[in-house]
Parts: sequence; C-alpha cells; structure tokens
Amino acid sequence: MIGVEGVTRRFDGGATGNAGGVVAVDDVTLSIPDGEFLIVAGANGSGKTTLVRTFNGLVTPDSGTVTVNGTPVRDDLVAARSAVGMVFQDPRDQLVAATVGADVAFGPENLGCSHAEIDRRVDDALAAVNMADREDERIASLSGGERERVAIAGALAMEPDHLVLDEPFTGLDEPARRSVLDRLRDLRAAGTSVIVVTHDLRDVLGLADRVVGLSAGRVAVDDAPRGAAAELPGLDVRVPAGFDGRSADAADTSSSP
Ligand SMILES: Nc1ncnc2c1ncn2[C@@H]1O[C@H](COP(=O)(O)OP(=O)(O)OP(=O)(O)O)[C@@H](O)[C@H]1O
Repeated sequence: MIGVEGVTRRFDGGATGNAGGVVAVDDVTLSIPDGEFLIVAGANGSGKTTLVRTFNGLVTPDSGTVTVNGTPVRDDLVAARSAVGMVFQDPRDQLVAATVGADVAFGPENLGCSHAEIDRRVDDALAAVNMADREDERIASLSGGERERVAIAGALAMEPDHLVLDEPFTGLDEPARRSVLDRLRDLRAAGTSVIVVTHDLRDVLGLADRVVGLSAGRVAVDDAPRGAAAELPGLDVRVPAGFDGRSADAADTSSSP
C-alpha cells in the first residue's frame, strides 16, 4: 500500500517571477491499496507528476508523509525505489544502456537476480510491449515510441509492488497501447497496484478501479470511474465519448467486429 498523508510541496517562482512560488501539491491525503488500478488525472500543472514523484522519493514533500508498504519513504529511499517502479513522461530520462536487452536487464541485475531470472524477466517485459526478439537492437536506432516501450519494459522487469506510469501512452501506436494495457490489467489482477497519470482516458478509464482528479494541487475528485466521468470535465479533463462505466472487458467485447 502507498499512503499519502497531508502532503504539500511548493516550488519557488524561479523564472516565472512569481515571488510567492507555486504550491504544486497542496495537503493531499490518499491511500492506494495493493492491487488497485488508479488513474491520476487533472489539467496541465495541476500537480500530478509532482504528487506521484513523492511515492519513491524523487520529490520530497515540504510537509506530510508518504509511506510505502508501511515505511516512510524518507526513512528508506532504497526500499521505496525498489517497491515503486516508475516510468517517466520522457523515456530519455531513464534509458541507461546501449541496447534494448541490456537496458531492460539493468534493473533486475541491480536487484541481484540470477541470469535465468534476468532472462525470463527481460523476455516477459519485452513481449508485454510488443518488442520480443529485439534485444540486440541499439537504443540509439529506435524511434521515440519504441524508446518509450523499452522504458515501460524496464519498469515491468523490476516487478515492483507498485507501478507508476506518467503519461505512458503518448508515443505508443495502437498495438503497443493495447499490449501495455493488457499487461497492466494482468499486473493488477496479480496484486500490483497500477497508477497511471494521464490526460488520455481512452481505454484506461474502463480498466480503473478509481480516479483521483487534481486541481491546483488538491484532490478535487476521488471516485469510481463512472462517478469520476461526470466530474472530470469540470477539471478540464476530457472523458471518452460514450463512457458509461462498463469494464474494459465489456467494452472490448462490444467493439469487436
Ligand atoms: N522543478 C520544478 N520547479 C519549479 N516549479 C515546478 C517544478 N516542478 C513542477 N513545478 C510546478 O508545479 C506545478 C505542478 O506541476 P506538475 O508537473 O506536477 O503538474 P502536472 O499536473 O503533472 O502537469 P502536466 O500535465 O503538464 O504534466 C506547475 O505549476 C509546475 O510549473
């Protein structure tokens, strides 16, 4: 479980010249149980990225506490980083190796996994992003969307208790998007909490258990998808046309030819 208790994070005004700075996250309290599929939505600048980055200590709150599996993040950063996998908006921030396979293997290697276990995780993770058999390709030769898929595979290969994906679908083509969504659904079923930060609620809203909508750093919506769908337009978040709260499975069946 991830627990967020009264978390506030400010940034100074910097180049904006705003002397008072900005309160990016303002007194947020949330708890995210294991196995929950949570969407964090909200307009640009509403604090989504800042909030989720407190889950593994990439952003330190000015006040309040984040706990992961009961331990405050500030007390054990290493535990938080292994328990909370994170895929960033810009995959260039997190690709570390020269080839696809080496990049995806990097996390499991650091966890001390055996060679056989590393191979299994790399194969599984690359299959989940439609990149099986591309281990030997050089990162430098990949497209932006392919790099994004490698970044997602790298996080999947860590097999974290909680997986946070910040705008994961932006550069993905439709088959890759469906494949990643399928894997997220399986992970949730296996007890991993999945937290997706996104503006693009297509497909993913029907998969979610709950939606948290942020406005000016505060939780303005915290509801099941059907209830949230009615409230999100008020936060300038567009809800997919025709969304009626059915599960994604039901939606998939009805949209099949
Ligand atoms: N490192 C930083 N320095 C200064 N201000 C920051 C920093 N990070 C975020 N902010 C400010 O905090 C506020 C919230 O930003 P954040 O990136 O968390 O929002 P967001 O909802 O993820 O936005 P987007 O949808 O555009 O990605 C914004 O006003 C942003 O300018």
